[in-house]
Amino acid sequence: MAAAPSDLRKKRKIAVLGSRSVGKSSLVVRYVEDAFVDSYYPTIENIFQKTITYKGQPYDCDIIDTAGQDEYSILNSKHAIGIHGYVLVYSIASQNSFEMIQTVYDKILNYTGTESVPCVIVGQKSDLHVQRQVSEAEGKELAARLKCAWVETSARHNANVAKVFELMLQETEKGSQEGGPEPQPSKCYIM
Ligand SMILES: Nc1nc2c(ncn2[C@@H]2O[C@H](COP(=O)(O)OP(=O)(O)OP(=O)(O)O)[C@@H](O)[C@H]2O)c(=O)[nH]1
Repeated sequence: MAAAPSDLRKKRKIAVLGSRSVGKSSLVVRYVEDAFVDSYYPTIENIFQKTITYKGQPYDCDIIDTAGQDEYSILNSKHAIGIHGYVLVYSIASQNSFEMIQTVYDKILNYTGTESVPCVIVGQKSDLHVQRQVSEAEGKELAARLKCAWVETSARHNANVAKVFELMLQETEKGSQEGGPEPQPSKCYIM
């Protein structure tokens, strides 16, 4: 069967959020370019494009790598409107970054006025065993409470990186069966 022309292909926008320096850029760069850099360059914003095949269907994805958030940062409208799903990243070596996941999640719900959004919670830097501050059980418990998917990854060792984006599409496509309605991206609730 011939591949669908790219303008007919399904398009999805995924935003990657979380505290500074948890490894958001490293995760995305590992996935899209299969590279890892040790040095740290704070991100302003980067958009990566990748076609992801999920259940035999290609999805043209924009993956938006954002600047890190903290409790005081206001959600950028670009990261809250027109987004199909969120990758929320913490570092397993930072309790503070783990606590930020709930804060960022609440901000997304507040901004979009929805009760839930498709999310994958990612415990990054799983190779840092000695520095671990967040257990797997804590990660799973938070994900169950927020009804999100969850996975631990290491961009450094390329562990579970592709799994993040597979889970992301699993979450965004949950409601849409064959021939069913397209999942709606987030809208702005507060005017
Ligand atoms: N050990 C280890 N270090 C990592 C991993 N991923 C990223 N790092 C390191 O963590 C630092 C921050 O990584 P970035 O990918 O720039 O983090 P970020 O979340 O995009 O940072 P901001 O742009 O400030 O939000 C860098 O020094 C990376 O080399 C990982 O899986 N394991």
